[in-house]
Amino acid sequence: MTATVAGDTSTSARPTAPAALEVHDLAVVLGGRPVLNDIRLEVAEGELLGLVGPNGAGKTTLLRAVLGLVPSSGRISIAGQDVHRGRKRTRSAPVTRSIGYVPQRHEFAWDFPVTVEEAVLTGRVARIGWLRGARTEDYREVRRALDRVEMTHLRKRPVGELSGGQRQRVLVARALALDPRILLLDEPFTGLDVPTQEHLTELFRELADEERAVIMTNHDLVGAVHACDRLCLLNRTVVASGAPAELAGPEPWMTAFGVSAGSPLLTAISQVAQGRTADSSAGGERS
Ligand SMILES: Nc1ncnc2c1ncn2[C@@H]1O[C@H](COP(=O)(O)OP(=O)(O)OP(=O)(O)O)[C@@H](O)[C@H]1O
Repeated sequence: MTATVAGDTSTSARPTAPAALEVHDLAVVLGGRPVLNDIRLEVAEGELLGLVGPNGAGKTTLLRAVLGLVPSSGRISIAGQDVHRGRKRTRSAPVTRSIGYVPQRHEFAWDFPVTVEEAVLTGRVARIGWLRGARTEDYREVRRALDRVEMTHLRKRPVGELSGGQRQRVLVARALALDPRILLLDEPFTGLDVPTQEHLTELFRELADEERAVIMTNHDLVGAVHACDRLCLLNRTVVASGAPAELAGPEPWMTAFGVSAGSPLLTAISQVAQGRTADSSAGGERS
């Protein structure tokens, strides 16, 4: 097995299940400066993909480009349907509704006077519309999403009174309220304790196992190597991508993160990645 590295056109690291999301030749320029260039990425149904890279690598920008929130060139397809080609957006409502987005926690207005239930309901705006009232079906989906993140008992609580971990669950429920086929998670573990991180990781695994494509940015590289089916190492472009076992060597990490060969990080990544190699040899790719 070999990882796909920048400039390598081999397909060995590509997913075998149908592609939920395909990105070809994506480029983004912001404030007159190139932020992303020549991005090629495929994410399959049922796959948990870790999008990792140093600060400023363009991880959030890539998620926002997929959502159509920043101007980009290139091609983006969802479930085989082009939603962006060249510089033109061709998004239809059903396609927009198929993506759930969990922004970084600080991006949400937690001081807004709404309850947990009302905050999650805002995740269904793409389906309800701004001018129409929520229906029974909408509240049913909200309740289902809150059940998934184990927050039903706090549904009447003002969001401003929640802890960091509870807020993160609300954001996940808000994204799940549309029952999306693709879930984009931007640094979902920042500031969370280890048990909460582990619980959310289990949830993201379950969501992927339900044939969703789950894409998660994460600064905990060892955690990402441990949890994800595949990793995409980003630094303005895709430096390398592959299964954790394919990325056990130091080179792609040194290139993407600019760390030296003696970095303790490389040893830790290598150990966990080799553990994943042992898992896959024993027939249990997912730990
Ligand atoms: N609206 C904007 N205008 C100009 N430049 C921007 C804008 N948004 C982001 N950038 C720049 O794009 C680059 C990538 O930013 P981005 O937030 O996507 O990186 P990131 O990998 O998510 O970083 P981090 O890990 O620090 O969150 C940075 O250099 C940033 O300054």
